Amino acid sequence: MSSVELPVNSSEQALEFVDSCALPTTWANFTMHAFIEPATGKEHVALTLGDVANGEPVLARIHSECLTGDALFSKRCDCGPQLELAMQKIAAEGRGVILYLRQEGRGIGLLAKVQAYHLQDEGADTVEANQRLGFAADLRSYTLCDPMLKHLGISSVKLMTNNPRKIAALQNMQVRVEEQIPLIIARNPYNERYLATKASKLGHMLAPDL
Ligand SMILES: Nc1nc2c(ncn2[C@@H]2O[C@H](COP(=O)(O)OP(=O)(O)OP(=O)(O)O)[C@@H](O)[C@H]2O)c(=O)[nH]1
Ligand SMILES: [Zn+2]
Repeated sequence: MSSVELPVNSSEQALEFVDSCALPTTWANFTMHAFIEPATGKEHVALTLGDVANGEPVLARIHSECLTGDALFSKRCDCGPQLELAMQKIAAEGRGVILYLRQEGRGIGLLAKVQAYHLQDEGADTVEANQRLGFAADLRSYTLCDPMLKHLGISSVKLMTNNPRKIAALQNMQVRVEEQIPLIIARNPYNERYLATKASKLGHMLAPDL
């Protein structure tokens, strides 16, 4: 990954800051910052709590969109509970950031994710389903985190994740990852295989029986 700077609000911008507003939630009163990717028209948001620009490492979550898990209470994955747990941990600390990236279905989009789920209903695992549809296992990019974090004044994080690719991506863009904090969600009969495939095929740091 390139360590080149992606400027915000310049003529070559990869990401444009639009506005901020209050976002009161069940756990804390966050500030929501809205961005747009001019090249694609995709909209992204960041939630912050407390003074995140004071130089101290910031408790952080990079979360890729999962409509089914984040908004529709799906039990097929761990996304919704991970987002909730991350917001709770930030509220408890009184300070932190969530980068909510609009790359649904590990970047394949919602409709293709439904097709992938259909293949999974017939026996494929999450990686095989993506491949049968002609996609790589994980199409996500974390490049936009760089201008988002720069805009927010954040250069050092304590990252809540089980995914080593996210840590590597931040380190490649000169963001210090001071700590990795696991976000482990309980298994259920519907997410069991999904979590096992994350551990065996996607390199997630999950216990061997997950
Ligand atoms: N293609 C595909 N995408 C899925 C499936 N289940 C969940 N997703 C997507 O996987 C992504 C999960 O994102 P995250 O929770 O940010 O990241 P992660 O790689 O699981 O890593 P963590 O930080 O440990 O949670 C979201 O974009 C979901 O929409 C699936 O079965 N197939
Ligand atoms: Zn999900």
